[in-house]
Amino acid sequence: MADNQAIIQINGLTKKYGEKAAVNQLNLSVARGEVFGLLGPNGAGKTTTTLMLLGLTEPNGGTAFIDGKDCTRNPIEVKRIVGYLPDNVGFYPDMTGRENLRFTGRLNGVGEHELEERIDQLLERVGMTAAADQKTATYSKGMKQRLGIADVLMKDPQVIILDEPTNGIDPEGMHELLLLIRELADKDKRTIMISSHQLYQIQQVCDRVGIFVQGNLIACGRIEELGKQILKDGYYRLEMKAEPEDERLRELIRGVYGVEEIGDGPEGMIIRSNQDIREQISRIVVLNGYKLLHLRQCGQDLDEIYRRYFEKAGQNNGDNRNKKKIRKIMSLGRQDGE
Ligand SMILES: Nc1ncnc2c1ncn2[C@@H]1O[C@H](COP(=O)(O)OP(=O)(O)OP(=O)(O)O)[C@@H](O)[C@H]1O
Repeated sequence: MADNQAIIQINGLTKKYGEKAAVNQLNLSVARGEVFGLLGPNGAGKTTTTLMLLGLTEPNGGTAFIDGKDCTRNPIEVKRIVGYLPDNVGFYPDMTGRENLRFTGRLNGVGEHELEERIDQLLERVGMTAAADQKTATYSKGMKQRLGIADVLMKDPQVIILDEPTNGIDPEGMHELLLLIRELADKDKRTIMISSHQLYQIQQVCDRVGIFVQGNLIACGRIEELGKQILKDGYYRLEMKAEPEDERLRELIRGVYGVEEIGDGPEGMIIRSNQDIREQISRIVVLNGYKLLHLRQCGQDLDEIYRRYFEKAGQNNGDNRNKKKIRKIMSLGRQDGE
Protein backbone atom coordinates (compact mmCIF):
# COMPACT_ATOMS: atom_id res chain seq x y z
CA MET A 1 0.00 0.00 0.00
CA ALA A 2 1.51 3.31 -1.06
CA ASP A 3 1.67 5.91 1.68
CA ASN A 4 0.09 8.59 -0.47
CA GLN A 5 -3.07 6.48 -0.56
CA ALA A 6 -3.22 6.39 3.22
CA ILE A 7 -6.07 8.26 4.81
CA ILE A 8 -4.93 7.40 8.33
CA GLN A 9 -1.25 7.99 8.94
CA ILE A 10 0.21 7.31 12.38
CA ASN A 11 3.89 7.78 13.19
CA GLY A 12 5.59 7.00 16.48
CA LEU A 13 2.36 7.63 18.38
CA THR A 14 2.84 7.17 22.12
CA LYS A 15 0.60 7.64 25.13
CA LYS A 16 1.82 7.11 28.65
CA TYR A 17 -0.12 6.95 31.84
CA GLY A 18 2.53 7.52 34.49
CA GLU A 19 5.48 5.37 33.56
CA LYS A 20 3.39 2.90 31.63
CA ALA A 21 2.95 3.24 27.88
CA ALA A 22 -0.66 2.45 26.94
CA VAL A 23 0.41 2.90 23.31
CA ASN A 24 4.07 2.68 22.43
CA GLN A 25 5.62 4.09 19.26
CA LEU A 26 2.74 3.11 17.00
CA ASN A 27 3.37 3.32 13.25
CA LEU A 28 0.45 2.52 11.00
CA SER A 29 -1.09 3.62 7.73
CA VAL A 30 -4.57 2.69 6.63
CA ALA A 31 -5.64 3.15 3.01
CA ARG A 32 -8.80 4.82 1.82
CA GLY A 33 -11.52 2.22 1.44
CA GLU A 34 -9.75 -0.29 3.63
CA VAL A 35 -11.33 -2.25 6.49
CA PHE A 36 -8.72 -2.51 9.21
CA GLY A 37 -9.09 -4.60 12.37
CA LEU A 38 -7.47 -3.53 15.60
CA LEU A 39 -7.12 -6.64 17.71
CA GLY A 40 -5.85 -7.18 21.19
CA PRO A 41 -6.82 -8.34 24.66
CA ASN A 42 -8.23 -6.00 27.30
CA GLY A 43 -5.82 -3.23 28.12
CA ALA A 44 -3.80 -3.63 24.92
CA GLY A 45 -4.17 0.01 23.91
CA LYS A 46 -6.94 -0.09 21.28
CA THR A 47 -9.18 2.45 22.97
CA THR A 48 -6.28 4.75 23.78
CA THR A 49 -5.37 4.70 20.08
CA THR A 50 -8.97 5.55 19.17
CA LEU A 51 -8.97 8.39 21.70
CA MET A 52 -5.88 9.87 20.10
CA LEU A 53 -7.31 9.50 16.59
CA LEU A 54 -10.43 11.35 17.68
CA GLY A 55 -8.35 14.07 19.30
CA LEU A 56 -9.81 13.26 22.71
CA THR A 57 -6.51 12.66 24.41
CA GLU A 58 -3.14 14.16 23.74
CA PRO A 59 -0.24 11.85 22.87
CA ASN A 60 3.10 12.12 24.64
CA GLY A 61 4.86 11.68 21.35
CA GLY A 62 4.38 11.04 17.64
CA THR A 63 1.67 12.14 15.25
CA ALA A 64 -1.65 10.96 13.84
CA PHE A 65 -3.20 12.42 10.71
CA ILE A 66 -6.56 11.64 9.16
CA ASP A 67 -6.95 12.84 5.60
CA GLY A 68 -4.03 15.21 6.18
CA LYS A 69 -5.55 16.69 9.34
CA ASP A 70 -3.60 16.55 12.55
CA CYS A 71 -5.71 14.64 15.10
CA THR A 72 -4.07 16.43 18.03
CA ARG A 73 -3.99 19.96 16.64
CA ASN A 74 -7.20 19.97 14.61
CA PRO A 75 -9.57 17.68 16.51
CA ILE A 76 -12.65 19.58 15.36
CA GLU A 77 -11.80 19.14 11.69
CA VAL A 78 -11.01 15.49 12.34
CA LYS A 79 -14.32 14.92 14.11
CA ARG A 80 -16.09 16.31 11.06
CA ILE A 81 -14.77 13.51 8.87
CA VAL A 82 -14.64 10.66 11.38
CA GLY A 83 -17.67 8.81 12.71
CA TYR A 84 -17.42 6.74 15.88
CA LEU A 85 -19.75 3.93 16.86
CA PRO A 86 -19.33 2.74 20.47
CA ASP A 87 -19.87 -0.89 21.49
CA ASN A 88 -22.96 0.05 23.43
CA VAL A 89 -24.82 2.53 21.28
CA GLY A 90 -26.93 4.98 23.25
CA PHE A 91 -30.09 6.57 21.88
CA TYR A 92 -32.86 8.56 23.48
CA PRO A 93 -35.08 5.64 24.47
CA ASP A 94 -38.33 7.60 24.37
CA MET A 95 -37.71 8.75 20.84
CA THR A 96 -38.20 6.65 17.72
CA GLY A 97 -35.31 5.63 15.50
CA ARG A 98 -36.35 8.28 13.01
CA GLU A 99 -36.51 10.98 15.68
CA ASN A 100 -33.07 10.04 16.95
CA LEU A 101 -31.65 10.35 13.44
CA ARG A 102 -33.37 13.69 12.99
CA PHE A 103 -31.74 14.89 16.18
CA THR A 104 -28.28 13.85 14.98
CA GLY A 105 -28.89 15.32 11.52
CA ARG A 106 -29.79 18.71 12.96
CA LEU A 107 -26.82 18.67 15.30
CA ASN A 108 -24.59 18.00 12.34
CA GLY A 109 -26.08 20.85 10.37
CA VAL A 110 -28.00 18.82 7.78
CA GLY A 111 -30.46 21.26 6.16
CA GLU A 112 -34.18 20.74 6.88
CA HIS A 113 -35.05 20.36 3.19
CA GLU A 114 -32.79 17.36 2.74
CA LEU A 115 -33.07 15.92 6.25
CA GLU A 116 -36.16 13.72 5.81
CA GLU A 117 -34.97 12.30 2.52
CA ARG A 118 -31.59 11.56 4.02
CA ILE A 119 -33.17 9.84 7.04
CA ASP A 120 -35.28 7.63 4.73
CA GLN A 121 -32.27 6.67 2.63
CA LEU A 122 -30.18 5.80 5.66
CA LEU A 123 -32.95 3.79 7.32
CA GLU A 124 -33.35 1.86 4.09
CA ARG A 125 -29.63 1.29 3.77
CA VAL A 126 -29.29 -0.24 7.23
CA GLY A 127 -32.53 -2.21 6.88
CA MET A 128 -34.42 -0.31 9.58
CA THR A 129 -37.29 1.22 7.61
CA ALA A 130 -39.91 -1.08 9.15
CA ALA A 131 -38.88 -0.24 12.73
CA ALA A 132 -38.18 3.46 12.12
CA ASP A 133 -41.21 4.69 14.04
CA GLN A 134 -40.80 2.52 17.09
CA LYS A 135 -39.18 3.90 20.23
CA THR A 136 -35.55 2.85 20.45
CA ALA A 137 -36.19 1.48 23.95
CA THR A 138 -37.87 -1.46 22.16
CA TYR A 139 -34.92 -2.17 19.86
CA SER A 140 -32.73 -5.23 20.11
CA LYS A 141 -28.96 -4.89 20.29
CA GLY A 142 -28.61 -5.61 16.57
CA MET A 143 -31.27 -3.03 15.68
CA LYS A 144 -29.53 -0.43 17.82
CA GLN A 145 -26.28 -1.26 16.12
CA ARG A 146 -27.83 -0.78 12.68
CA LEU A 147 -29.45 2.48 13.71
CA GLY A 148 -26.04 3.43 15.13
CA ILE A 149 -24.50 2.99 11.70
CA ALA A 150 -27.22 5.14 10.14
CA ASP A 151 -26.54 7.70 12.86
CA VAL A 152 -22.82 7.70 12.08
CA LEU A 153 -23.55 7.97 8.34
CA MET A 154 -25.69 11.01 8.93
CA LYS A 155 -22.59 13.18 8.86
CA ASP A 156 -21.22 11.34 5.83
CA PRO A 157 -17.84 10.48 7.39
CA GLN A 158 -14.84 9.37 5.36
CA VAL A 159 -13.57 7.27 8.24
CA ILE A 160 -15.68 5.18 10.60
CA ILE A 161 -14.33 3.72 13.82
CA LEU A 162 -16.38 0.83 15.18
CA ASP A 163 -15.85 -0.50 18.67
CA GLU A 164 -16.80 -4.19 19.03
CA PRO A 165 -19.58 -3.83 16.43
CA THR A 166 -20.55 -7.50 16.48
CA ASN A 167 -20.89 -7.92 20.25
CA GLY A 168 -24.12 -9.59 21.25
CA ILE A 169 -25.62 -9.78 17.78
CA ASP A 170 -27.36 -12.93 16.51
CA PRO A 171 -25.88 -14.77 13.51
CA GLU A 172 -28.28 -13.34 10.96
CA GLY A 173 -27.86 -9.80 12.22
CA MET A 174 -24.13 -10.39 12.17
CA HIS A 175 -24.15 -11.45 8.54
CA GLU A 176 -26.08 -8.35 7.53
CA LEU A 177 -23.82 -6.11 9.58
CA LEU A 178 -20.67 -7.54 8.03
CA LEU A 179 -22.13 -7.09 4.54
CA LEU A 180 -22.96 -3.50 5.36
CA ILE A 181 -19.46 -2.81 6.69
CA ARG A 182 -17.94 -4.26 3.51
CA GLU A 183 -20.28 -2.20 1.37
CA LEU A 184 -19.36 1.00 3.20
CA ALA A 185 -15.76 0.35 2.23
CA ASP A 186 -16.16 -1.12 -1.25
CA LYS A 187 -19.00 0.98 -2.58
CA ASP A 188 -18.64 4.26 -0.68
CA LYS A 189 -14.84 4.05 -0.35
CA ARG A 190 -15.07 4.84 3.34
CA THR A 191 -12.29 3.65 5.59
CA ILE A 192 -13.36 1.46 8.47
CA MET A 193 -11.37 0.74 11.59
CA ILE A 194 -12.81 -2.00 13.79
CA SER A 195 -11.60 -2.56 17.31
CA SER A 196 -12.52 -6.06 18.41
CA HIS A 197 -11.94 -9.35 20.20
CA GLN A 198 -14.28 -11.24 17.89
CA LEU A 199 -11.77 -12.89 15.65
CA TYR A 200 -14.08 -14.93 13.50
CA GLN A 201 -16.07 -11.91 12.36
CA ILE A 202 -12.98 -9.76 11.95
CA GLN A 203 -11.52 -12.42 9.75
CA GLN A 204 -14.50 -12.28 7.42
CA VAL A 205 -14.60 -8.55 6.95
CA CYS A 206 -11.13 -7.03 7.40
CA ASP A 207 -8.57 -6.43 4.65
CA ARG A 208 -5.79 -6.22 7.23
CA VAL A 209 -5.44 -6.59 10.96
CA GLY A 210 -3.09 -5.20 13.55
CA ILE A 211 -2.41 -7.15 16.72
CA PHE A 212 -1.74 -5.16 19.86
CA VAL A 213 -0.13 -6.47 23.00
CA GLN A 214 0.61 -4.17 25.92
CA GLY A 215 0.68 -1.04 23.82
CA ASN A 216 2.82 -2.51 21.05
CA LEU A 217 1.66 -3.38 17.57
CA ILE A 218 3.36 -6.75 17.35
CA ALA A 219 1.96 -7.89 14.00
CA CYS A 220 0.19 -6.17 11.17
CA GLY A 221 -0.87 -7.32 7.73
CA ARG A 222 -3.28 -9.38 5.69
CA ILE A 223 -4.46 -12.47 7.53
CA GLU A 224 -2.83 -14.82 4.98
CA GLU A 225 0.49 -12.98 5.38
CA LEU A 226 0.39 -13.26 9.14
CA GLY A 227 -0.50 -16.93 8.80
CA LYS A 228 2.51 -17.56 6.57
CA GLN A 229 4.72 -15.59 8.95
CA ILE A 230 3.88 -17.77 11.92
CA LEU A 231 4.61 -20.91 9.91
CA LYS A 232 7.97 -19.40 8.96
CA ASP A 233 8.60 -18.75 12.64
CA GLY A 234 8.31 -22.51 13.17
CA TYR A 235 4.84 -22.61 14.68
CA TYR A 236 2.75 -25.49 13.39
CA ARG A 237 -0.45 -26.93 14.79
CA LEU A 238 -2.01 -30.11 13.51
CA GLU A 239 -5.47 -31.30 14.35
CA MET A 240 -5.76 -35.06 14.14
CA LYS A 241 -8.42 -37.65 14.84
CA ALA A 242 -7.53 -41.33 14.85
CA GLU A 243 -9.06 -44.47 16.32
CA PRO A 244 -8.53 -45.72 18.89
CA GLU A 245 -7.05 -42.67 20.54
CA ASP A 246 -5.03 -44.45 23.22
CA GLU A 247 -1.89 -43.75 25.24
CA ARG A 248 0.26 -45.80 22.86
CA LEU A 249 -0.73 -43.54 19.96
CA ARG A 250 0.22 -40.49 22.01
CA GLU A 251 3.59 -42.06 22.78
CA LEU A 252 4.20 -42.77 19.09
CA ILE A 253 3.37 -39.18 18.18
CA ARG A 254 5.51 -37.79 20.97
CA GLY A 255 8.40 -39.66 19.36
CA VAL A 256 8.07 -37.89 15.99
CA TYR A 257 10.91 -35.46 15.35
CA GLY A 258 9.73 -31.85 15.69
CA VAL A 259 6.76 -32.52 18.01
CA GLU A 260 6.74 -30.07 20.92
CA GLU A 261 3.40 -30.55 22.60
CA ILE A 262 0.26 -32.65 22.42
CA GLY A 263 -3.12 -31.44 23.62
CA ASP A 264 -6.82 -32.06 23.10
CA GLY A 265 -9.13 -30.06 20.88
CA PRO A 266 -12.82 -30.35 20.00
CA GLU A 267 -12.02 -32.23 16.77
CA GLY A 268 -9.33 -34.50 18.18
CA MET A 269 -5.71 -34.25 19.20
CA ILE A 270 -3.81 -30.99 18.76
CA ILE A 271 -0.13 -31.46 17.93
CA ARG A 272 2.25 -28.51 18.19
CA SER A 273 5.48 -28.83 16.24
CA ASN A 274 8.32 -26.71 14.90
CA GLN A 275 8.02 -28.03 11.35
CA ASP A 276 5.57 -29.59 8.92
CA ILE A 277 5.07 -33.17 10.15
CA ARG A 278 1.85 -34.12 8.37
CA GLU A 279 3.47 -36.88 6.36
CA GLN A 280 5.29 -38.45 9.31
CA ILE A 281 2.14 -38.36 11.44
CA SER A 282 -0.11 -39.97 8.86
CA ARG A 283 2.49 -42.66 8.21
CA ILE A 284 3.02 -43.49 11.87
CA VAL A 285 -0.72 -43.64 12.55
CA VAL A 286 -1.52 -45.93 9.63
CA LEU A 287 1.55 -48.18 9.90
CA ASN A 288 0.75 -48.87 13.54
CA GLY A 289 -2.74 -50.08 12.76
CA TYR A 290 -4.73 -46.98 13.71
CA LYS A 291 -7.51 -45.58 11.60
CA LEU A 292 -6.81 -42.00 10.49
CA LEU A 293 -10.09 -40.09 10.42
CA HIS A 294 -8.96 -36.50 10.12
CA LEU A 295 -5.72 -34.55 9.76
CA ARG A 296 -5.62 -30.81 9.30
CA GLN A 297 -2.89 -28.21 9.42
CA CYS A 298 -4.12 -25.25 11.45
CA GLY A 299 -2.29 -21.98 11.51
CA GLN A 300 -3.72 -19.92 8.70
CA ASP A 301 -6.78 -18.55 10.39
CA LEU A 302 -6.92 -15.58 12.64
CA ASP A 303 -7.75 -17.61 15.72
CA GLU A 304 -4.53 -19.47 15.31
CA ILE A 305 -2.50 -16.34 14.58
CA TYR A 306 -3.96 -14.62 17.60
CA ARG A 307 -3.35 -17.63 19.82
CA ARG A 308 0.25 -17.73 18.68
CA TYR A 309 0.85 -14.11 19.60
CA PHE A 310 -1.03 -14.29 22.87
CA GLU A 311 0.18 -17.61 24.15
CA LYS A 312 2.43 -15.95 26.64
CA ALA A 313 0.45 -12.74 27.05
CA GLY A 314 -2.57 -13.94 29.00
CA GLN A 315 -2.89 -10.63 30.80
CA ASN A 316 -6.20 -8.93 31.36
CA ASN A 317 -5.66 -5.54 32.86
CA GLY A 318 -8.06 -3.42 30.87
CA ASP A 319 -10.29 -0.82 32.33
CA ASN A 320 -13.22 0.90 30.72
CA ARG A 321 -12.64 4.50 31.66
CA ASN A 322 -11.36 5.40 28.16
CA LYS A 323 -14.37 3.90 26.43
CA LYS A 324 -16.71 5.75 28.76
CA LYS A 325 -14.90 8.97 27.96
CA ILE A 326 -15.25 8.51 24.19
CA ARG A 327 -18.91 7.55 24.47
CA LYS A 328 -19.67 10.57 26.60
CA ILE A 329 -18.03 13.02 24.24
CA MET A 330 -19.05 11.46 20.92
CA SER A 331 -22.61 10.50 21.82
CA LEU A 332 -23.52 14.13 22.36
CA GLY A 333 -24.73 13.52 25.87
CA ARG A 334 -27.33 10.90 25.00
CA GLN A 335 -28.09 8.03 27.28
CA ASP A 336 -25.39 5.48 27.45
CA GLY A 337 -26.30 1.99 26.35
CA GLU A 338 -24.93 0.52 29.59
N1 LIG B 1 -7.05 7.20 32.18
C1 LIG B 1 -6.17 6.24 32.41
N2 LIG B 1 -5.30 6.33 33.43
C2 LIG B 1 -4.38 5.35 33.65
N3 LIG B 1 -4.24 4.23 32.92
C3 LIG B 1 -5.09 4.08 31.89
C4 LIG B 1 -6.09 5.06 31.57
N4 LIG B 1 -6.78 4.64 30.50
C5 LIG B 1 -6.23 3.45 30.14
N5 LIG B 1 -5.23 3.11 30.96
C6 LIG B 1 -4.38 1.91 30.85
O1 LIG B 1 -3.81 1.91 29.55
C7 LIG B 1 -3.77 0.59 29.02
C8 LIG B 1 -4.50 0.52 27.68
O2 LIG B 1 -5.90 0.68 27.88
P1 LIG B 1 -6.98 0.71 26.69
O3 LIG B 1 -8.28 1.10 27.30
O4 LIG B 1 -6.47 1.53 25.58
O5 LIG B 1 -7.01 -0.82 26.23
P2 LIG B 1 -8.00 -1.59 25.23
O6 LIG B 1 -7.15 -2.36 24.32
O7 LIG B 1 -8.94 -0.63 24.63
O8 LIG B 1 -8.78 -2.57 26.18
P3 LIG B 1 -10.35 -3.04 26.14
O9 LIG B 1 -10.45 -4.06 25.06
O10 LIG B 1 -10.56 -3.59 27.51
O11 LIG B 1 -11.16 -1.81 25.89
C9 LIG B 1 -4.35 -0.31 30.10
O12 LIG B 1 -3.30 -0.83 30.87
C10 LIG B 1 -5.20 0.64 30.94
O13 LIG B 1 -5.31 0.19 32.26
